[in-house]
Amino acid sequence: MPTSPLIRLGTRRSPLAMVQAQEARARLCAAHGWGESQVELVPVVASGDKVLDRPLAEIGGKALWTRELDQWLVDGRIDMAVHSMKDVETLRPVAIAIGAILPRADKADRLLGAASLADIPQGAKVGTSAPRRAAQLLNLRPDVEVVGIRGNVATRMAKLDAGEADATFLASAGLDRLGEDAVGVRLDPELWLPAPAQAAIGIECRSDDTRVLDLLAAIDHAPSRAEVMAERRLLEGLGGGCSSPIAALSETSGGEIHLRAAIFSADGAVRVVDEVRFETGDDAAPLALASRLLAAAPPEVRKLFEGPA
Ligand SMILES: NCc1[nH]cc(CCC(=O)O)c1CC(=O)O
Repeated sequence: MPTSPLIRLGTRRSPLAMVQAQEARARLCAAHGWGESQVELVPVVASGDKVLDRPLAEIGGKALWTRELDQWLVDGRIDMAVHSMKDVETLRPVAIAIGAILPRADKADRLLGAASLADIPQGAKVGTSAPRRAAQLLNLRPDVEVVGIRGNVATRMAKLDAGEADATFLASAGLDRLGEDAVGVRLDPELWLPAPAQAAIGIECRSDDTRVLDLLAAIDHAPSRAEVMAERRLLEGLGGGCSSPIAALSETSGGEIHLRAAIFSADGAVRVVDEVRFETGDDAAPLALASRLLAAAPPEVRKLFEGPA
């Protein structure tokens, strides 16, 4: 057995990021018959973890989750980087490739602090900094007050306990991975659409690193990749980032994908929803869905999106 690690796997330092990195390491080791020491976890601080007092959309968007890990990857300080695909920008540097998407976890959001959306008290403060969650909530419950809340999962749960908000949302996937499976109530993803690429872990590498690309191909989960790529393609077509209220849900069955998506006005008053079924690999279908959503949206919603790049 070689003593030096074969692979340096970069990750953010939050507890959820570390759990996801451990899952990535376990899958790599299982697929290749390695001992755990063959993959060294390399925690890297992301800008997004440093600025916690303002919404992500205001301070630079999803790049704040990827900038440092991208740099470490391109410099060769790490060989792979693990990400929540929900946090990864649609347009990636050409030098970086998504080598594997792991089997996706539960795509649903969970509501904390109330037994259901209808049970949130009139006028209650609901904490979320995600434009999608804010708009989707106000669409259903225009009476509540949305307040900003940021930080990692534990921080947000603590802020809820401290009374900063009466209720909040968290991704089921993150809670489950942290062992918090009894927290909150699951919102049916058919009725409360999740974020594009929610619950998916992706592992990136250098585009020209064929050795690592081959290692990652062995743990890639094809149906999860097909869904995540379709949802990312929709985002690309909408020209949306983390500042745009976009929700999407896709399901694969056989070789077919069913993709549903909604866009909202920031205040939730407008909701445009549409869906499409297509064969895996049909890159045009999610773009066509994006065009239809934009065409059906009133001008004040359309202007929240920059349009296809
Ligand atoms: N935006 C932060 C973020 N990025 C990924 C997850 C959860 C895990 C996932 O969706 O894969 C979360 C926390 C949340 O939204 O509750």
